[in-house]
Amino acid sequence: MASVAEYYAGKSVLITGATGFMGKVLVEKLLWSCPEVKALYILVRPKAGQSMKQRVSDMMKCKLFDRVREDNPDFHKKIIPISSELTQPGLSISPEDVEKLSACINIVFHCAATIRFDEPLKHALQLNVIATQELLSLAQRMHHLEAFIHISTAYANCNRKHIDEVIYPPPVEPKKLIESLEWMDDGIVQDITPRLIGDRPNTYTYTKALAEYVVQQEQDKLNIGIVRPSIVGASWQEPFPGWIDNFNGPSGVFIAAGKGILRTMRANNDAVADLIPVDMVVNLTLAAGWYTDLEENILPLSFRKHHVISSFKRNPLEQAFRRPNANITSNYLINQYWILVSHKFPAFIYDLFLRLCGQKPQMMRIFNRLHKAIGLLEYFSSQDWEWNSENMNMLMSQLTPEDRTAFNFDVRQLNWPEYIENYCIGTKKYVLNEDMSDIPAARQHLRKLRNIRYTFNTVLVVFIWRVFIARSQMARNIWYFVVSLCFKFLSYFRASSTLTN
Ligand SMILES: CCCCCCCCCCCCCCCCCC(=O)SCCNC(=O)CCNC(=O)[C@H](O)C(C)(C)COP(=O)(O)OP(=O)(O)OC[C@H]1O[C@@H](n2cnc3c(N)ncnc32)[C@H](O)[C@@H]1OP(=O)(O)O
Ligand SMILES: NC(=O)C1=CN([C@@H]2O[C@H](COP(=O)(O)OP(=O)(O)OC[C@H]3O[C@@H](n4cnc5c(N)ncnc54)[C@H](OP(=O)(O)O)[C@@H]3O)[C@@H](O)[C@H]2O)C=CC1
Repeated sequence: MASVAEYYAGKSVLITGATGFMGKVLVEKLLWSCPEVKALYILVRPKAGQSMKQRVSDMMKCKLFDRVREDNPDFHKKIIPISSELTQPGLSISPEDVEKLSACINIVFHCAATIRFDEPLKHALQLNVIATQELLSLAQRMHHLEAFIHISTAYANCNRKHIDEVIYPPPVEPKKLIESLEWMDDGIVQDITPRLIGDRPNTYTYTKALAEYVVQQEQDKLNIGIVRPSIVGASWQEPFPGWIDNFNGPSGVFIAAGKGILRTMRANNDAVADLIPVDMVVNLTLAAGWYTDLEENILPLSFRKHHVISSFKRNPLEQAFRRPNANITSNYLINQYWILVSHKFPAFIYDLFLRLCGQKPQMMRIFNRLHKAIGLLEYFSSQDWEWNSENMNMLMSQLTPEDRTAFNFDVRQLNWPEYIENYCIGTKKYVLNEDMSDIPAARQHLRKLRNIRYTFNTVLVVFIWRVFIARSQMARNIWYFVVSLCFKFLSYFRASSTLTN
């Protein structure tokens, strides 16, 4: 059997979602570890006033591609952008491009999706299900297609506790749902969405489950593989540790904690957040393309021992609102208490301060957005799942020893505290674009915040005590009793130290 790199040599690969987090790492890894790959066709849309060409050119300037660029400055010649808006009929690919793709593509990686948890159902269905169907139809026209790899999510079936490496029956026949939603206006769809998604938490997991079923329907005509990553985090090693470029999932939580904004979160301390580094997911995906089978992958991160706070104390973010510190509890009331004391109260005080300085208040607005985001993650942070990963282990056993290193997806080799440290540094460097040379100033800022806190607490205690003493005889008695006790202790120690001298 050919090695993974040998398999991709001379092949033309089609990638959707190449401008996304995972897609970019996939493109980079293919170019780096499979240098003989013939061409990477990437489906890209114009966005935010930028043309497709401009977007691809910007993407290739990204630091992520540094090692590939150094190795081969002409690497961009292998990347062939194809204009495509996946939500349009026929993916809005021109007839000439359809001809071109039909004639040359050997492997398809379908990464594109909307991963927003609050996506309206119609749009999530359009992108995650209908576009997948369209891509499968296109794939059937490809004369030399060897594998179609679909990126799903380990949470597509999160309504189950134990998840096997099988495609479960869909919650509804996708074709019927598509037909019924077609004539409904957005308001009606919004009203019936909770009934439709049933015991799933959002339209994302619901439509990803439907997409898996749609892919499975083509298994007699195409060689399909489905990869189900869990929570994808910053890179472990490749192209360098800690690469991350978005606020999704844990990254937003880490940043909010590092900035001292997030101080409490509802999660089951005994549960695990199944985090997997993006480079491992990409290695697994490429190995799946080589083998073409059904995979999934997880790595447990304990909510109790998450190492995030200690990492940010060592490498603080700039201009933190408060010192990083997070209380994780599964108790709703305790969490609400901390939200009030640690989120809303400081936000109120800070906004009051801004108003007094003639500035626009902003902290309450930030906290409202944070609470919305955290609320959407709560479903995943409060429960535990069990995944079967026999196919992944089997795939690993099929790799040559060299490929096991070059396309490593063995999560047991990961050093958890070191990974989280690099992840936190990655959010600082690549998401927030903060300079590492500012760390001493950021530490100084944390010390200042600590002193402000001590001063505030002391003033508060003295103030409360004064109010108490003024109003209650009992409080005064206790106060005198404590003070006289302290004096007695002091005189005792002074007397005993004089005796020993
Ligand atoms: C210390 C404790 C440690 C505990 C350790 C463990 C932590 C683990 C946490 C559990 C995570 C569980 C995740 C489960 C994931 C399932 C995996 C998947 O399959 S799929 C993958 C999972 N999919 C997802 O994770 C998607 C989840 N995200 C969403 O659905 C939406 O973003 C939203 C609804 C949360 C907010 O919508 P909306 O209000 O409309 O806001 P927009 O989106 O339009 O963003 C506006 C701006 O804000 C920016 N920004 C965004 N977030 C944050 C943040 N947290 N902060 C700061 N900033 C943030 C954003 O960049 C943008 O900036 P700009 O461009 O304007 O400059
Ligand atoms: N991130 C995670 O934690 C996890 C992700 N996954 C899965 O991995 C895959 C990749 O996720 P990730 O990279 O994080 O997601 P991103 O949101 O970073 O990337 C999504 C990609 O899809 C493209 N896309 C979205 N809408 C359209 C459209 N209408 N037409 C053309 N392209 C479009 C985006 O292009 P554009 O740049 O133009 O917006 C982007 O390239 C998804 O299938 C997701 O379900 C699974 C588990 C966890």
